[in-house]
Amino acid sequence: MGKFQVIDHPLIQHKLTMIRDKNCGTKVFREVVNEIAMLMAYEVSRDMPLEEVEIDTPIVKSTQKTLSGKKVAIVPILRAGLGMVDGMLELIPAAKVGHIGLYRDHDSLEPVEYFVKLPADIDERQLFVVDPMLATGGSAIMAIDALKRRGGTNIKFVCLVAAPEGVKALQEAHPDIDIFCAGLDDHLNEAGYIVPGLGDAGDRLFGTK
Ligand SMILES: O=P(O)(O)OC[C@H]1O[C@H](OP(=O)(O)OP(=O)(O)O)[C@H](O)[C@@H]1O
Ligand SMILES: O=c1cc[nH]c(=O)[nH]1
Ligand SMILES: [Mg+2]
Repeated sequence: MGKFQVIDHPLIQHKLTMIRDKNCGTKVFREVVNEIAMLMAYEVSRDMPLEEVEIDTPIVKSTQKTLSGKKVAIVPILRAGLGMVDGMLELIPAAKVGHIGLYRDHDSLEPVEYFVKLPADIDERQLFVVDPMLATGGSAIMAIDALKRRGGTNIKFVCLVAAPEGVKALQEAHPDIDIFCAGLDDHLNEAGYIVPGLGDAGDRLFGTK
């Protein structure tokens, strides 16, 4: 079983509270989502492989560690996942970005795929799938299915707010992946929204409601 981790650093908790507030407007919401994603990137990249290199310090020749050059792709689930991409790229600037477009049907809550565009070599990359919300888990499961069908193997899922129902469903469907969130909430309501949550992340990021 992959790991499940709530990244409960005080800076992250503080920023998450800011965006949960219904009075937080689009500009600040967008900025703070990116800030949280940047802080989470630090933790989710913790097991990136290192290799040793020999360098000359001003004092002496020395063997030190450097990233081994393992290739990375960040894969946002459209639309709301887009809000996390720039923050992740701040810390992992060489990453490529793939896109998976899904929307959740409002009645059935089932995800519908409408766009997939990925780097050609996803089988060689560490993949970070990003989406602010893990609710029923249907969207994350479908996105990861899409990556695995195309050869992706090394996959981590990074979200801001998770519902216990979504974590369970995602772990059952894809027991090999690691799941990270900034907050584990209480439950889903009848309409499929996370409680307490932060509302519709896509609408709040893009100002569409
Ligand atoms: O875990 P689930 O029950 O599948 O729900 C989570 C999904 O719902 C939201 O997307 P939405 O369908 O609202 O699309 P949007 O990002 O375009 O707003 C959210 O960004 C996730 O992708
Ligand atoms: O609470 C929720 C659940 C799904 N998608 C959202 O944007 N918010
Ligand atoms: Mg939405």
